[in-house]
Amino acid sequence: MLKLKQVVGAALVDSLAAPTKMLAARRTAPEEFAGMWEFPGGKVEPGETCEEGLHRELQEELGVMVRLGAEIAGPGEQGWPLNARAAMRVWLAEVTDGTPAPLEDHDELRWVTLDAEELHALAWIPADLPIVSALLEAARRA
Ligand SMILES: Nc1nc2c([nH]c(=O)n2[C@H]2C[C@H](O)[C@@H](COP(=O)(O)OP(=O)(O)OP(=O)(O)O)O2)c(=O)[nH]1
Repeated sequence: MLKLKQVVGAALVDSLAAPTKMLAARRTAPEEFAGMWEFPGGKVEPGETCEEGLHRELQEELGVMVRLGAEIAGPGEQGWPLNARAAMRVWLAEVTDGTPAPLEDHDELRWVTLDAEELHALAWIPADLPIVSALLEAARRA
C-alpha cells in the first residue's frame, strides 16, 4: 500500500504536567484552509523522523523550542487521517525557549482553555475535529 504523506502537529499546552490551555493557530493558506484553526506543524521532510520534523516546523513557524510529551495517538500507524493523501501524528508539547509568534503560515495564535465549548467555538480544519476531541479527553485524564 502506498504510504500517506506524513504531517506532524503539536498540541502546544501551557504545561505538560497540568495543562489548562492550548495554542491554536489560524492558517493563511491555501485558500481552502485560510482562516481556519489548526495544530501548528507541517510535512515531515525526507530523512527526518516525525519528531525532528515537528521540532523544525515549530521553530520555523512559531520561533520556539519545545519539549514533546505524549502522542495523541490516532487510529492509524500514521496518525489521524487528514484527506485521501495525508495523515498527521500529533504530540502534546510545551515551550522550553521563546514565545510563540506567527512567523510563517499563520496570522493569529490564540491560547484557548482546554474546554470543549471554547475549543469547539473555533473554526477548525474539519479533519482536526476528532483530534480536538481526543485532546480534550487526554487533558481530562492528565
Ligand atoms: N500543520 C497542519 N496541517 C494540517 C492540519 N490539519 C490538516 O488537515 N492539515 C493539512 C493542511 C496541509 O494540506 C497539510 C500540512 O501541510 P503544511 O502546509 O502545514 O506543511 P508545510 O508547513 O510543510 O508546508 P509546505 O512545505 O507544503 O509549504 O496538512 C493541522 O492541524 N496542522
